[in-house]
Amino acid sequence: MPYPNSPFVENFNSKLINSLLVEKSENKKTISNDDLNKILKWLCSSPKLTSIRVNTLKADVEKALQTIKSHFATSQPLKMFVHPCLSNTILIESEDISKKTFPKFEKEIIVDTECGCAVLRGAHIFAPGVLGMVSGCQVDDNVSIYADIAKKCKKGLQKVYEGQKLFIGNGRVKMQRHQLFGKNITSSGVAVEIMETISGCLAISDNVLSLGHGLLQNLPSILCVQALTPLPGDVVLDMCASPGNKTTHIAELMKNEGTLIAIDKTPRKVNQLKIRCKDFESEVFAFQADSTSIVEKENHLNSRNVTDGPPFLAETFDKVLLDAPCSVLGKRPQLANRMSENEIKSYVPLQRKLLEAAVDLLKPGGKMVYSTCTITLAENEGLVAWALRKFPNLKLVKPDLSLGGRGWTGSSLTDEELNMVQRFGPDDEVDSVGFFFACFLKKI
Ligand SMILES: C[S@@+](CC[C@H](N)C(=O)[O-])C[C@H]1O[C@@H](n2cnc3c(N)ncnc32)[C@H](O)[C@@H]1O
Repeated sequence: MPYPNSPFVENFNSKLINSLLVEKSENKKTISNDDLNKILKWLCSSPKLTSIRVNTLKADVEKALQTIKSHFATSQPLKMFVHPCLSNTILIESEDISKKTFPKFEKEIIVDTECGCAVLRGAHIFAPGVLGMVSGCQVDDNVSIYADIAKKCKKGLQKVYEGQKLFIGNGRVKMQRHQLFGKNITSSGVAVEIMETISGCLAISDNVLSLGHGLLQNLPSILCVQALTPLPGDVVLDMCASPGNKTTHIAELMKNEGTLIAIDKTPRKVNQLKIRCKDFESEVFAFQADSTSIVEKENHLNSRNVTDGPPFLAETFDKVLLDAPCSVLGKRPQLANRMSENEIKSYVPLQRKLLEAAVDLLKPGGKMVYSTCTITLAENEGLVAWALRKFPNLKLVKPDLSLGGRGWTGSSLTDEELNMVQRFGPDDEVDSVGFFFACFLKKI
């Protein structure tokens, strides 16, 4: 596979990455170089499965499957099916490209690494992602596409790029240089239509289905909401909710019956959340707040209703989802990550504060799911170990549908506890992004 061996291009060495994957204070063990290399390589590659969650509040899964199949009727037949355990989820297998050879066209397009990753996950190339296009490119020309791994390509380059670049696939030009580059030009729309990529992933977007009928969502994200088991009539809190991918799933499982509160700290993101909920016909009360301080400790709010928004009295919610802000190191593929060590390590204190609020707000007997889309031990198993020590009234439980792998060693979690948390890594059955979630009950 022609992917790089590590997404960390600068300022990173294996000692540092190792420090993210072991909890120094509790266990001095380091992971082996072989394991580390496997993880890093895996992060650079694309998942082989694409999943679409159908919003059953608005759409029928079988009809959605037929719509997606007919959308690709002219291209190579690919395996598309409803997940055997998740009746609202359609899986699409990527084409097997292990024996495929890709022609290299003389004309090249350079895209930034973010755009390159999106292409490898099945997106077309949108105008803002294009950095270079050799001069003379005409609409409908075939071009080879490269991601700027070195991050040194100047916007508007018209020659062949000499910096470090990764071939990601071939496509057909839809916009010319003068539409893309130049003073006062802010272009939008598809600049290059993708024909084939080294990931074998189909070019697919959310709008293959009608608005609000479904969305591209990674399988572990779907599983983590499933593990929360929101039911009609429940009072549920989604503490870090925008853009609402999981909120809309919770609403779907609640069949819009009960009370669903969704919070995000950033005003702009709360607007995005509201729009998504409206498109999905999800009945949600969305608020802007910092979820670390939404608990009203004094009991003088008796006249307030939960739907009035934060602050909330302790022990208000039957279910709480804490899909925490995290270092996002589980994203796949990653081509050139330049996050600093300090930034990576900055999330744990915030995650702890959010989890403290979650525990306060949960009713005795209630359920909480903590999730991240990162791989570091401290934000995952380490956080769970801390929570179990700090809150003796929390009990770790294994979700009924546990398709994730075992937790990674290195924290103080016992073998039994490692079997309860859900890790999605390179050795696990679900070939998806790096993800983690854990399910807790609050003891009565
Ligand atoms: C992992 S994303 C959530 C993704 C979302 N759950 C979904 O599935 O669509 C984390 C979110 O937490 C929000 N956030 C960060 N700090 C927060 C805080 N202190 N209180 C509330 N939201 C916060 C961020 O704005 C971001 O939207």
